[in-house]
Amino acid sequence: MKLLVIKIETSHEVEDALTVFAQDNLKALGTEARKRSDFEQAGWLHDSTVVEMDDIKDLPEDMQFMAYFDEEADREQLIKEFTGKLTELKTYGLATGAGKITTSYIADQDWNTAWQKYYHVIDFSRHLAIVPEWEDYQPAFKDQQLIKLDPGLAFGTGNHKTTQLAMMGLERAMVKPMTVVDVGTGSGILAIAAAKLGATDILATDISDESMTAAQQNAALNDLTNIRVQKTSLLANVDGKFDIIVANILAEILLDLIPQMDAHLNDGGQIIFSGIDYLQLPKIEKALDENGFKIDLTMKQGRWIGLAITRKEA
Ligand SMILES: C[S@@+](CC[C@H](N)C(=O)[O-])C[C@H]1O[C@@H](n2cnc3c(N)ncnc32)[C@H](O)[C@@H]1O
Repeated sequence: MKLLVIKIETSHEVEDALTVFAQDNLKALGTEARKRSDFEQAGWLHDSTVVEMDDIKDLPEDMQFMAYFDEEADREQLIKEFTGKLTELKTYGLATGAGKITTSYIADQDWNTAWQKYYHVIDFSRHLAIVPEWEDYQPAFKDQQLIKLDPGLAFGTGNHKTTQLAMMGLERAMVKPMTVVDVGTGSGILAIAAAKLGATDILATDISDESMTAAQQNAALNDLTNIRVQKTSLLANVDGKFDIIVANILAEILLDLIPQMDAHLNDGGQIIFSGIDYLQLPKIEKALDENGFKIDLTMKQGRWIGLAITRKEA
């Protein structure tokens, strides 16, 4: 099988927006963003980037964004969609760079290898590190928990800021063994993080088949038997209540989740949201307020907002 690759010469300011647009709206099989500055600084920055100068000689001044699609995908339509998105992002005052779009076809196998080359250990916190299945990692602290991961085609390598905000929220919330529902689990990364932080039982939901497969395989990769998966939209048809509801999904979808939360949250329960573009925050605040919830903590990374939420006092 071959893959269609769409390459865009653009700017780091639109990395997150293009990633979400490609994955959620255009159903890209995968995305990559190669920033010249990341590569140039990788030698001395303590991050998960590798540098091979040969790989970057053709990079644009700021960032190259790449999205991978099935070879049958409509190339012209995708170019049109990305062109439209770049124009829209520009109206928000964001730099979109040259905006030059080129396309090519590569063998599926090449994509897998290329992608693995740029995905490395994320030494996330005192308690958690994300370790790709094919990497070896020795934690500095014996009790740092490792999340072993092969995200496959599902969202959730741990590199995305929204995933990291949700993980920070989980670390803060998990002060004793608790039950958790991870809504929109993708690769299962947050469900696994919850298990590693000491959750007792975890339910992971998603609407996509790829996510169901990836989450199950990743739970097994981590020898976890306390993660169940359920293919459903948000919390529809989900039984029971949980101590923690965590969801890293776009704001428009979180708005549908908010009215479902009360029925699935235990007394004293906590909710963690991520995936909210800061421009969408007022809508989320209003919906939370109208549904009896309050925000206890707001976290921010770039344009992305994460929230820790509880019920308003009775
Ligand atoms: C941004 S990804 C988050 C993946 C992972 N939890 C993470 O934090 O990296 C959002 C996920 O939500 C899923 N999703 C989108 N709409 C959904 C819905 N209505 N119900 C359940 N899952 C949904 C997508 O398939 C995708 O896997």
